[in-house]
Amino acid sequence: MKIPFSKYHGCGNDFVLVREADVIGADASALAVAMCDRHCGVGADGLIVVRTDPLEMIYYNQDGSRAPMCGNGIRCFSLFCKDDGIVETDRFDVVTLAGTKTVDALPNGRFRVDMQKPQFEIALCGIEAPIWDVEVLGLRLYTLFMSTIHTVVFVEDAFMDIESIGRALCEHPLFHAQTNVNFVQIVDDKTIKVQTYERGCGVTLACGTGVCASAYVAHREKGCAPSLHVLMKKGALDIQILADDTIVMQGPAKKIAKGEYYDD
Ligand SMILES: N[C@@H](CCC[C@H](N)C(=O)O)C(=O)O
Repeated sequence: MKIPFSKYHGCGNDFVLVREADVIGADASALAVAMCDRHCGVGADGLIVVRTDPLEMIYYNQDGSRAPMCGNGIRCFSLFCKDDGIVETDRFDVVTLAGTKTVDALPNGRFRVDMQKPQFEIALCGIEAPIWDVEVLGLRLYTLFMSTIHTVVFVEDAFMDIESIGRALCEHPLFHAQTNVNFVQIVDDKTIKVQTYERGCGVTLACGTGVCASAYVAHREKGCAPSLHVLMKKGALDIQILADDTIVMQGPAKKIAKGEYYDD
């Protein structure tokens, strides 16, 4: 079976996109594992299945697990929909497992996404008691649901090697459904640096929902401004926290390739 695909990235977080109509009958989770493989597949952090009616982003991590949302992914999904003529307006709604998100395609080619408000219910976070300024493995953790499960830790150097501590926190038994882990460095009151260890994928170059969670905690707990410029290893996002806690993310999306994947 030949599957038409496109590849996009947002700040280095890369995705394979396929239309749902082209993968009918396929096991999407197994397809994610195969297509995202960096050696034997196309190679990506995640697979996005594009449903067109209604417009929905169906997201799978590299390991085949389903995730409710992806911040960089939704900008790539949006550019794909514009490129392929699926949407013709500059404002549209995208259904995700974490709610319907409103996207604006900006004149400068960037996308603004209403990421809605962070949530703190322990059931959503997959934890038994709130984790907010709680010490685990020598670090102080802040856990919240920012369209998916996120934990924020403040460190001196966000771009350090986070592989082993990231995995240890992600897979810590405190988190029943694991957690994405964001290592955050405060540069000044308007700028932070973030590197993320993602569940289902490991260390990535960027994580949009993680950046939103990090900006929120940096603002609420560390006195950073409500508008933050967030630096990652290969790009930057702009985050605004509105008075009612609604979080607005703005950033780029880029098309990398289009092709056919040969599925055995
Ligand atoms: N890279 C994403 C988040 C993808 C999902 C995450 N790994 C999870 O399992 O929750 C982003 O840009 O937000």
